Amino acid sequence: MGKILVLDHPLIQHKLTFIRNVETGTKEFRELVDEVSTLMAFEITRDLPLREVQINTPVREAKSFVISGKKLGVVPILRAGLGMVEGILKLIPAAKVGHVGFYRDPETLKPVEYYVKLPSDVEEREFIILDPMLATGGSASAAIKALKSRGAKQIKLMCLVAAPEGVSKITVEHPEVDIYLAALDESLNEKGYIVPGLGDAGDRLFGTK
Ligand SMILES: O=P(O)(O)OC[C@H]1O[C@H](OP(=O)(O)OP(=O)(O)O)[C@H](O)[C@@H]1O
Ligand SMILES: O=c1cc[nH]c(=O)[nH]1
Ligand SMILES: [Mg+2]
Repeated sequence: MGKILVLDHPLIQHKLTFIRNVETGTKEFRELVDEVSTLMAFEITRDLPLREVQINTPVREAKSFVISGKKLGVVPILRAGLGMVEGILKLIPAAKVGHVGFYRDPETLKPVEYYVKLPSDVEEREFIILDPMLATGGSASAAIKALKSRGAKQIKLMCLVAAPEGVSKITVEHPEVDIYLAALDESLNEKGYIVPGLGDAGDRLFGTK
């Protein structure tokens, strides 16, 4: 069974307050999503394997540690996931970046796939799928399926805000996937928006509304 981690670090919770606030404009929203993504990346990389190396400090020889060559891939779900990419790459700059495009049909709330491009060595990488919003879970579940069908074996999901319905869908359909969140909210409304949520993440990031 995968983990469900709500990252309750004070810096994340503080910044999330301003992300949620309806008064926050596009520029600030984008900066805050970037910053929270970096803070979350700190936790999502906690289990990276280390290897011991021998070095010389200015004082003496010492044993120390470096990350031991795990291949990582970051995969934003277009569009809104794009806002999280740079924040993650600040901590893991060597990660490759794939893209999956899904939009949610406003009537049926079902995800519609329109783009998939992944690194060629899919089977050797651990992937972190990025999307600020996990609402019904349809888009994230479809994105995980898209990666699995192309050979991905290790997948984590990182979202800012989730509804219980979305978390349940992922844990039922992809029980091995660890889920990292900044907040687990109360519910979904009749239009499939997370309550209290933060509104439409894509529109707030890109200023399209
Ligand atoms: O869990 P779900 O019910 O599938 O909803 C979540 C999805 O909806 C939003 O994308 P949207 O369809 O608005 O596309 P956009 O990012 O291009 O705005 C959001 O960024 C997620 O991808
Ligand atoms: O609350 C929600 C639900 C889906 N997509 C969003 O951007 N926000
Ligand atoms: Mg949107």
